[in-house]
Amino acid sequence: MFTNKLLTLVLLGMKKRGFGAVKWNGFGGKVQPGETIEEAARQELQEESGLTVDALDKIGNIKFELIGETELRDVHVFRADNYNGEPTESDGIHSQSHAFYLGYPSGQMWVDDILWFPLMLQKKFLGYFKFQGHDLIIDHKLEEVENL
Ligand SMILES: Nc1nc2c([nH]c(=O)n2[C@H]2C[C@H](O)[C@@H](COP(=O)(O)OP(=O)(O)OP(=O)(O)O)O2)c(=O)[nH]1
Repeated sequence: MFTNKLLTLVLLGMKKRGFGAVKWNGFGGKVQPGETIEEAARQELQEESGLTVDALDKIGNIKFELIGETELRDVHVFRADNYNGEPTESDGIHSQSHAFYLGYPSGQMWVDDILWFPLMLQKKFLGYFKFQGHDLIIDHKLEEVENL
């Protein structure tokens, strides 16, 4: 993420396959046994975008309930304002940057993202979304918090 007075750019990648395929998203995946959540975030970022980061701030936690699935998805959101390397395409992700204030590719993102993406630039937040299928939100809560 790079910010100056005029513009904030958020790096997104289009997922090629798996859960959320053909959607633009931040980089992420499952936490493997023995990894902390932050280690997993760094690992997935590196695997999917080719980038590494020094400082990584935890800024959000969202629980997703999908009707028909017994377990909640517990998604942790991190933000980095500086990165090392150049974004590269990987097996699972096509990488490309997007101008945040010039508009999201919202038609090709998870429908909840438009509600919490604006928060991640300046706040910490907790969220809950209940989905029917992958495109319909039937309940949600979002709150700003001081600490996570
Ligand atoms: N922005 C956004 N990201 C989401 C939403 N729901 C959701 O699971 N994610 C993220 C969390 C994970 O980073 C990613 C799903 O990763 P995953 O690892 O379960 O998917 P996958 O099928 O590719 O599984 P794998 O590669 O680990 O086998 O999508 C959402 O509504 N919005």
